[in-house]
Amino acid sequence: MEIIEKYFTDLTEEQKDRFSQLKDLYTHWNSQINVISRKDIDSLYLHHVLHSLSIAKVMKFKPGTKIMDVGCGGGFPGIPLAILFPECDFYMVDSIGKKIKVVNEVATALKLKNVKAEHTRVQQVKEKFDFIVSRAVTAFPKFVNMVRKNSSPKDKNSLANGILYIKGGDFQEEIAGYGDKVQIFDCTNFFEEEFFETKKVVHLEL
Ligand SMILES: C[S@@+](CC[C@H](N)C(=O)[O-])C[C@H]1O[C@@H](n2cnc3c(N)ncnc32)[C@H](O)[C@@H]1O
Repeated sequence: MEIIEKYFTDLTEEQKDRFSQLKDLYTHWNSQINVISRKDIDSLYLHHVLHSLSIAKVMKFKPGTKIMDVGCGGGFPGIPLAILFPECDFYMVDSIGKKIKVVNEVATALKLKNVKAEHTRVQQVKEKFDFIVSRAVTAFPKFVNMVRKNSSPKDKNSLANGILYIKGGDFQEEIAGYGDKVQIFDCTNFFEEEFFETKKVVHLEL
């Protein structure tokens, strides 16, 4: 939890309280429904919460921004972002119902009013959003094709509406075709821990 406060120094008491509850909530739910690898639960705040919040270092979403988290699994990156941006609306989808149960349980326990989670494939979602966020779902070009229909045309934030995708490793080939619509943000510019050495946030204007 300290690591979140290290990089986000102006959290409200409610945000601190919600972030600190995540450890017990995920330890409990992960023992019933596997959403995080069991050995990784000890690194929850670094590997999952702070990693999710790398998107917040790229973009301070304005109040009223609508965000969809595609393939959210147990709630990453959407749940940490929903705690940080309580005035933005988060729609979280996953094609595995058990994972959405965990998201709903966590959101209810934290009294997060800005989260709606649904068991569905993103291919079925018709609604439009300012941003589509995601981590570790599929190759980038395939992801773009799945969510392009969901991008709202009206920009209201500092970056153009589109995708904010958390990526690791070498993915130059995956983004080669997008020209100047794509921007890469290196997480080492935000966080000093070794874990972030290979981590990036990709922004694609849609
Ligand atoms: C590796 S997990 C990542 C979960 C989470 N984003 C995280 O980083 O912890 C990928 C998730 O994407 C979901 N998924 C894959 N294809 C999907 C689709 N077409 N629509 C919705 N969810 C999908 C899977 O069910 C799975 O839970």
